[in-house]
Amino acid sequence: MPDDTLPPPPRPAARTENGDDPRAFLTLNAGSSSLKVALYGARDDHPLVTGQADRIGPEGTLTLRDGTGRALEIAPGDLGSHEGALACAIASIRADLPGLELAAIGHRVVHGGADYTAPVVLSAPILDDLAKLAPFAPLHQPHNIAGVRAAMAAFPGVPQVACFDTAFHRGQPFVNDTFALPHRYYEKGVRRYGFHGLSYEYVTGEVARIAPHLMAGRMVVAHLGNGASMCAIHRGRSVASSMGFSALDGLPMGTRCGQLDPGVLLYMFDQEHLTTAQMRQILYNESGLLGLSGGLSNDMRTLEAADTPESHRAIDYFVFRVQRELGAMAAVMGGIDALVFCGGIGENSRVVRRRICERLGWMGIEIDHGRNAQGATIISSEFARTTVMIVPTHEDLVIARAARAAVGIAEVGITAPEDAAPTQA
Ligand SMILES: Nc1ncnc2c1ncn2[C@@H]1O[C@H](COP(=O)(O)OP(=O)(O)O)[C@@H](O)[C@H]1O
Ligand SMILES: CC(=O)OP(=O)(O)O
Ligand SMILES: [Mg+2]
Repeated sequence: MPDDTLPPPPRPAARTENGDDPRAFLTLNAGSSSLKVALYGARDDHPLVTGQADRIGPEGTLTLRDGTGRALEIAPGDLGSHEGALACAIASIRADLPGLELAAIGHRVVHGGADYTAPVVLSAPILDDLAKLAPFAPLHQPHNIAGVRAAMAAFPGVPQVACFDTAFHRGQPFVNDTFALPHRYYEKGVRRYGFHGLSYEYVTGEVARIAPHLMAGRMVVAHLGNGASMCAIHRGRSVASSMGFSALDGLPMGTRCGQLDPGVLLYMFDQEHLTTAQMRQILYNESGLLGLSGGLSNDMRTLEAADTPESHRAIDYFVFRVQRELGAMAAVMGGIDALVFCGGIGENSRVVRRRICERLGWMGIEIDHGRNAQGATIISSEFARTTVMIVPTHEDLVIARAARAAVGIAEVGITAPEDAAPTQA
């Protein structure tokens, strides 16, 4: 794929009599059993609608809210499949916003492989190409692709844009991109891709807006949600990330193990004779906070409230691994000027933030406990050398901006289908 990215020609803006631009942009983030949706207008960064379908299947639910938090009435529909959930969400949104003109749809696609370094307008060959990356992200990519296919079927002719979690990290130096395996694995695509790039892109943009002087320096962003990773960002560019080849690596997560000695996999395989399906189930769904807490919960809120030896075990390990990764990332950049928290835990848990920042005075990290408790934007104490911030992340807004770019509204570099060459899977 060439480096120069060409936005497609702009479509003339349709305008209503009162001067409002009626074009709307839908964003989709399809998981295994959930579908997150958001609807944005042509320019405003506040969503018109946000919502989520959960437990897609016989017991599926759908919730939608407008920008003021009002719950939308849900149209009757089938929440048994991603296609059904999407149709139901759109029907509900249309009933609430009758003038809606859907101009483009943006998708979170977790894996863009080695070559997709920017959002791309999707075509059938590109989609086939992206589907080949499913073995690299088996718990995310197939659902992302299914979401795209459902949207293409429902809205033929509406541009569909894929935004990649890996793209933000593609410029990392070789030493952060590789494993010390025989080099043929690197050539096959066994690389440290890194994920959560849409979140890092959004947060970096916010830091540039709120505290522009920090952009010249060394920043670590900790995306601590149900999935969790950290990224070292030097002068605005990703130079290291805790997630590697898969969304399993690095920090412990809600149910994923994080960094693991590969010898443990050999033990499970050779000594316990587990199948790969059983191992996958353990590593992705039974580990992390859930596993450490003896099955108590994958949710930090529940663990904090429990106050039991099991919950302490899980929180202690989580905090320890974040601190350890922070030290490694500061070392990679030769120091640290800013630490930024985001994601459900990073944005909401003052306890976890406080505990992570404890004993990091040697890195210039010292938080103001009052500001931390309030969840202020800047929580470092006045004279601390390192700025510590909380920046709520909005991956869907990054996707909406790329969708706008597909119709010539925003200034995001995107790749038109004719420029995107198939990658090697
Ligand atoms: N008030 C809170 N206090 C502590 N942890 C929280 C709070 N709210 C959310 N969380 C944590 O954030 C997680 C969800 O994070 P989020 O980034 O929204 O996840 P996802 O990856 O599903 O987008 C929850 O599972 C929970 O562990
Ligand atoms: C890549 C990844 O881990 O995504 P999520 O946090 O949405 O599970
Ligand atoms: Mg997430």
